[in-house]
Amino acid sequence: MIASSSQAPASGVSHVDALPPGTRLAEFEILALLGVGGFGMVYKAFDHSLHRAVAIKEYMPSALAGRAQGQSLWVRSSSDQQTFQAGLASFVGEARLLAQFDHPSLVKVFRFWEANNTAYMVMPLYSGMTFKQARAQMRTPPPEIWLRKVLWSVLGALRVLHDGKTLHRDISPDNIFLQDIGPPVLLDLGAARHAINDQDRKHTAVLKVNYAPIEQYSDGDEDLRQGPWSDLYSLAAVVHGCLCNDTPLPATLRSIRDRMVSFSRVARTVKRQFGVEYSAPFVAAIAQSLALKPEDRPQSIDAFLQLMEMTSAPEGSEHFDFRNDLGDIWVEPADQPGPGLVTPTVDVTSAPSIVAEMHAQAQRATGNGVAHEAGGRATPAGEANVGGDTVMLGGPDTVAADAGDTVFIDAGDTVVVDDSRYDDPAGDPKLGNTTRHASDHRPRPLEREIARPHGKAVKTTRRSPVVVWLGVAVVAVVVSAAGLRWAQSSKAPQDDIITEMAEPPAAPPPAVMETALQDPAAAASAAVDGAASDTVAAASMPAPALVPASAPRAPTRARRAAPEPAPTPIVVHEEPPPPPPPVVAEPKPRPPPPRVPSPQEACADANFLARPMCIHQECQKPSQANQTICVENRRRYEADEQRRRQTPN
Ligand SMILES: Nc1ncnc2c1ncn2[C@@H]1O[C@H](COP(=O)(O)OP(=O)(O)OP(=O)(O)O)[C@@H](O)[C@H]1O
Repeated sequence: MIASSSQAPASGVSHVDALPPGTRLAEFEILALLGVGGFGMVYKAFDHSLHRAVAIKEYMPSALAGRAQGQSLWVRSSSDQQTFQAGLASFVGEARLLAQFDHPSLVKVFRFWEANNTAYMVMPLYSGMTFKQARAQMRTPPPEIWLRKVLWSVLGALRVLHDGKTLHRDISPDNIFLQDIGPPVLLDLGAARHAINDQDRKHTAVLKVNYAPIEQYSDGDEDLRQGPWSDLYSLAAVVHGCLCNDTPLPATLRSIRDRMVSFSRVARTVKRQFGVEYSAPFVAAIAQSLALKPEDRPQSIDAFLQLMEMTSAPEGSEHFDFRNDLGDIWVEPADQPGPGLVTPTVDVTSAPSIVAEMHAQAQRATGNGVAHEAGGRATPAGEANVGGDTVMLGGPDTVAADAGDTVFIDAGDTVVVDDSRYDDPAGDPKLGNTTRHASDHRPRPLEREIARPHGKAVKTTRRSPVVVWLGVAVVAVVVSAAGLRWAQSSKAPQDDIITEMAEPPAAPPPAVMETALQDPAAAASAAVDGAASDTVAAASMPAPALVPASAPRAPTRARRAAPEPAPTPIVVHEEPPPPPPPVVAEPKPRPPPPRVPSPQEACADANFLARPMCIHQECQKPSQANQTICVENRRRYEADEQRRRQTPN
């Protein structure tokens, strides 16, 4: 649905370099800022000529340029001039290219022009939200039929591009726009992202690493050519991430050691946990498209559709009402203030050691009193630099970027894609360099508060020291017994991959509570039995000895134990036997916390291409935030940013 001016979403977005409302650009009047990407700003505007609301995208790579006086842009450093111009040419190229295509799911370009040392692209003003925003409002993964409707539209747009010998190369959850009513729309081609190139090779290629296939890092290697299969990988990664409610592992990391949980396993787990079922053809098509090697994926949109057994548009696709089709899975943003629902995350790591380490991290974070707000944790701006490999993250001037999605790769690692069969969207053969600032406000998996199905977050609370002391013995026994059991179990179900750290601490079953009164050691043992199927729940279970019911029960026991009145008048005065000493379980020493490898150690296996990304990801973990390399990189980035701001050209 294309919005009228009154229907357009209210914008709460702001940016220091944004054009203020009321600014006139030709016949258009800026009304509000709608969104900010790494390379442009999108405004809601009013077309005074045709009397309709439109969206205008302004080329504005905020890492390279700022707003001079008036509407003009100035490039911060003369050394970035060429980069800026390459991006500008590419932006115009993308506008020209998009204007040629006509598909309801491909953003339409009404008009574009260059002025003020930048360029503008006028598009329909869509009303709705991005796929990424929508996912944050779902209680569970969406059903297959819903995903098929989205896929059908996006695949249609991709087919048009591919037929025109053009690849999208930038498919991600924030580039798929779900209209309030109507087919989903692919927002842009990310041409500027791919085409900005710095002659000094200081700035670097930017990819949305969680969605980019491995061939987008390649230097035109014959085995790693880009083609329709590359866009299919990104699209399948969007679906994988959607089911997991988390970003998929970057292809570079997968290529070193593929720890990404297979899609079939994800689907099985989602079915078991949420009761949402996906058909075999659907699973097969997504799984195959996520193959690391390009040749193992479906080679065309048709091949993908065939695998998915989708021969015609799912019913109701044209008037797709994405909220309505979700039924009670959908939660209106107004009912859930903040960035969205905090929903369970399907863990995308399969290695038990990793899962255990992540559990340990989450527990340490809680133990350290790290606050986990429902809205997530702001990631500090940072830059990781190891041996010249640069990863940049976070920036003061970004409004709604996604740190987890984009990584800057140092020029030394940058590759140029030049595939003669599929053009760069802007007709620029260079794959580009640029910068993208981002602030990741999302909580990391396993550090999130996991919501109950009704969206109520369950907070993990710190116990008082007394309580902790009393509980230590029982919890230690529970944990070690459960751990032993887990270690011994070779029959663990293969699809147990959902991890919910904040599962509400269940009250122990009555039998255990009762036993706790009699014998804490026996209670611990009973708890272990009860917990054997879920070691995490066992670990977080309150110690049975702390069950409040014990207080009122004690007198009852004392009453029962009192001697009956003597039947005869002979009174024998006997000292009552001394009460047995209270059985206090010897508190076992807390096992030393597992040592967290430093970012460098954790990334020792990564090759030069994947290392910066790996280090960056390590530095996002709260436990690593104070590591020297993370602190240094943050400082370096901030200093660089300050220098850039202070240096006029
Ligand atoms: N035609 C439109 N109608 C309504 N909103 C839009 C439109 N185009 C873009 N937006 C909003 O603006 C945001 C930024 O747009 P877009 O993704 O095109 O910017 P970008 O600079 O290309 O970002 P990036 O390249 O980093 O993805 C979008 O997420 C969306 O919310």
